[in-house]
Amino acid sequence: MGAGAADASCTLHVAAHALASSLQPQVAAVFFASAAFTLALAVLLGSLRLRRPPWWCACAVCECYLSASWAGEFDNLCDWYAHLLRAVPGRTVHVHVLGNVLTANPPTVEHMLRARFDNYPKGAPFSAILADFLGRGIFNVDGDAWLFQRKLAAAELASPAIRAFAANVVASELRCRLIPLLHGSASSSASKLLDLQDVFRRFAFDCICKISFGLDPGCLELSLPMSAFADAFDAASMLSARRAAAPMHVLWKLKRLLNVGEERELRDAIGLVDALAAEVIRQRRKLASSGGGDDLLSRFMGSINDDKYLRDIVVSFMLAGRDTVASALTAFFLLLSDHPRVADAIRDEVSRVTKEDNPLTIATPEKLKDMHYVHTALYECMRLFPPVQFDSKFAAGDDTLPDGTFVARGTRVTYHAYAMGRMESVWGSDCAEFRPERWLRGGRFVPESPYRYPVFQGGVRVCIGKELAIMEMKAAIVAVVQRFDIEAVGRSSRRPKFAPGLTATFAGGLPVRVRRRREHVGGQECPPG
Ligand code: HEM
Repeated sequence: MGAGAADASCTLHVAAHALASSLQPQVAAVFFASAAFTLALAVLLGSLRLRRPPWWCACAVCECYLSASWAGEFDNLCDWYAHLLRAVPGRTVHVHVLGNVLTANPPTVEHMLRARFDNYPKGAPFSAILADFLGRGIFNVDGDAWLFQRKLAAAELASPAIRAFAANVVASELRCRLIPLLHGSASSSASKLLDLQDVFRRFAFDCICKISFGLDPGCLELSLPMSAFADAFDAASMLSARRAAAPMHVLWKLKRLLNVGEERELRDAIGLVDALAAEVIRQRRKLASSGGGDDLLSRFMGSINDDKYLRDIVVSFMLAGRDTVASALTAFFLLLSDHPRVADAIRDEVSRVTKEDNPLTIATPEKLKDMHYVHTALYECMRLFPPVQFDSKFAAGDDTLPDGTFVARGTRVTYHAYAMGRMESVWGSDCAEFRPERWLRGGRFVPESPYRYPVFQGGVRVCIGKELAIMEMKAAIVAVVQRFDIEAVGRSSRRPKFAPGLTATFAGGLPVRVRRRREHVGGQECPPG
């Protein structure tokens, strides 16, 4: 995952102030003594090597980052990065204080994800940032540990039996949970709003738990309501992303050592995430002892006898399956609310493709494949709102990027999918428009190179859940658009405001008003039992 869609306004003053307010006096003394020592050491080392420490750069970009003055003009850090990247011909910018080279240049993206893949691993610094949350899960490792998890999970997700099972899970979640919930909202008073982002998170979480772990989260025996665990998951994602956006990693490391401030919050959140994962593993074992177990987690359990490692795998799949899908669906309905003609075109296509069926049944994967317009609308949505806004690697050795930028060993290199989707040089002068037709040729969806559209990444570590995610999202879109009109209230797709996290999340959720399109009683869609 991209380590941080975080809007970090991390000046040294702000960091010091925040720290001071979170520390007990005696702890503060120890902390400031250590910080002063670190600072003095860095200054000394910096002067001996006759160059500034990386977090002490005074160039315009770094000053803007450190003083957070970009926030005067832009709503989100990612919008400022997109602006910077548009302004340079090579579409590559070095933010020295973060030791981060950002790129929106397709040949450079291909270079790092495919041609020189071996030189651009996740790397030790990335793993350190996310180690507490993701451990040795697939997103946070390289080499053998990565290959082992990838091979096993990719084979499982590609199996026809799992695909059929996944389609049934999605259909049942739509029929029995999501649609009745929306019917309920449509029946309530007109002034009552629903947070659609929250609804899609619950939908995607239930789907991934059933598909990957063979478990309904509703059956878990937990000490707290599921919402507490969901909040903990979000907090862990947001606080881990903050680490990645900090210019001085020594600060979060010290805070972690002293267990204060945000690091204390992170530890508490991860404690709940651990409890959730432990319960998933316990229930899976219990079910396995009474037969059954053809799911992804059971496969991993067959080869791994280490509960900590299993925990990391469970957490990674929860993150992969919940937040990405929920992010894309939320953005989709925000865009649709601003573009009713796209909703009409989707309804036309659904009636064309499902002509002999009842339009209110859940579309099968085969029918969904024939819905090219729905596909283009979804791709177009993720061009403007990629769930993983950016993704970083660390150069294992010195290198020169295709645009001529020199990258020293150990430098973080980030491809910025959000900026690329809004780049005139990649998508033309109407790049800011939501125009699904740009993906259609002769009525059929035609994909782009993954290096121009790295929404699912590309190359050697391309997303292995892509087909599953697309089926799930298309099924949800068709089911909702056929039955309801969704009006986003107080939000515009032109001025999105993101919250920090590993995946793109709208700050304050997506409040919507739901209106029923046909007279239809929600509960009747779900067969009894
Ligand atoms: C809209 C939906 C999704 C999007 C946009 C998306 C995007 C991505 C991206 C950008 C990566 C690269 C992340 C990195 O290297 O840090 C990735 C990797 C991955 N995704 Fe997805 N993903 C989606 C849904 C899913 C789902 C539903 C699953 C679960 C079954 C999944 C499983 C994975 C896994 C296991 C990897 C790691 C691949 C590797 O490192 O070899 N994804 N995805």
